[in-house]
Amino acid sequence: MRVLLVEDKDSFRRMLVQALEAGPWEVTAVGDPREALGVLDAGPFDILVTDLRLPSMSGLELLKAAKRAQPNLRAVVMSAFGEPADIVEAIRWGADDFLPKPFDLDVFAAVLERLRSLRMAPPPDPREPWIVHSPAMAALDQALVKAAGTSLPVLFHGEPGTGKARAARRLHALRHPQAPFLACDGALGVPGPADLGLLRGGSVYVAGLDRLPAPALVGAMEGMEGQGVHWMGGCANPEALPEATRLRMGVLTFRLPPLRERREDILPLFRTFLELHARREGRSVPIVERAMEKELLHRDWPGNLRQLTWGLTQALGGTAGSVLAPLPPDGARRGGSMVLPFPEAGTLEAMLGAVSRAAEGVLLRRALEGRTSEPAALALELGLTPRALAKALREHGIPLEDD
Ligand SMILES: Nc1ncnc2c1ncn2[C@@H]1O[C@H](COP(=O)(O)OP(=O)(O)OP(=O)(O)O)[C@@H](O)[C@H]1O
Repeated sequence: MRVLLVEDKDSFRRMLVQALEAGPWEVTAVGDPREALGVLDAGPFDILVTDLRLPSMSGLELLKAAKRAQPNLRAVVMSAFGEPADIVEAIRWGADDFLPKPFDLDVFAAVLERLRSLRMAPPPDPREPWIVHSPAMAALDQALVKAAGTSLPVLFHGEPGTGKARAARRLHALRHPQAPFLACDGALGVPGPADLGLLRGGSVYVAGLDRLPAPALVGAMEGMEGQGVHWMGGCANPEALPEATRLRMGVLTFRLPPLRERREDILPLFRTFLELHARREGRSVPIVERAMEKELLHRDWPGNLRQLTWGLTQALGGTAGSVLAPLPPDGARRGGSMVLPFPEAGTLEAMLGAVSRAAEGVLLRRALEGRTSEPAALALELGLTPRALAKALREHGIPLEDD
């Protein structure tokens, strides 16, 4: 785990570096925030630890610049002069914790360990949309609120792309919104004992439960229960699960209805996704014509929300004016153009680096939204190992359950 430590007092900086020597940390320590910006430009970090009062630029300014460059960076700020306004500002800019100086080195290590678990398994973004317009989804949401009062394992089932992983994030957010949340896929394996300790009090969601052999699943469930980790799974058809799995997971079971059974959700979902995608690409939200709304409501959407989003991104890519271009016909796969936000002004190399990182994010999202294969096979199609794909998704803040 890569840590960037910014502290101008040499002796204190050395002491903090020493405190981290024994742990799983790869520490880069600097005294000057401008040097820190150069280091951040050169590659991704997991955690930033910075003093608030620094020469040449404040820790707050450094935090803002670092978060702009690497939005998923976890951060902790230290200060001997804990002015409440600065702390509030630091939290607003995404600092996860605050260490008032002087502090105990054990406290420092514990704060970093917590950030390590949040980095590995970030809690769901509270701003993520959760559309429950139809009676079927409203009833499901009520049931999730009830389930949140228990710590029982939960099984979500339904056709591909119906929102099983999203419902798992909703349940986690209802149970304990700040705790770590890890999503993985049965085909890629579940977290081992070393990682489970970090997830204590959090949740794990395993998509494709039917792709995980029953003995591996039972072993993993026992490990998670032992560590106080909430346990959720997803599959297309619970009847197809091995009996041992069904018995353990079938206590609380929720079916995600396909879109064609809850057409009331289609337009609100479409409008919300359209706005999100347009904003992400830095463009204004195009108008959706009445004829297109009708078409949206009448299609069958066998790929459910995934297909809806994919069609939308294709239409958005083909939009030149203020009206959204037509949806691709069912079964169409490629096309459109890629729109990227302009990078901040800088050297050509730095700007190209930023453009290339943004393009990587768009390409990964597209690949996921349009995917028909399992995650391991998708990684292969992209010329990546499953681990490299998971890492790239984490770096772009793309939910892991989509990997
Ligand atoms: N009710 C909802 N409101 C808003 N967005 C949703 C909702 N349900 C699902 N989504 C979004 O739709 C997309 C597909 O949902 P999700 O990944 O949860 O489906 P899934 O059933 O787990 O898919 P798969 O079976 O392919 O693993 C995701 O981007 C998710 O955030």
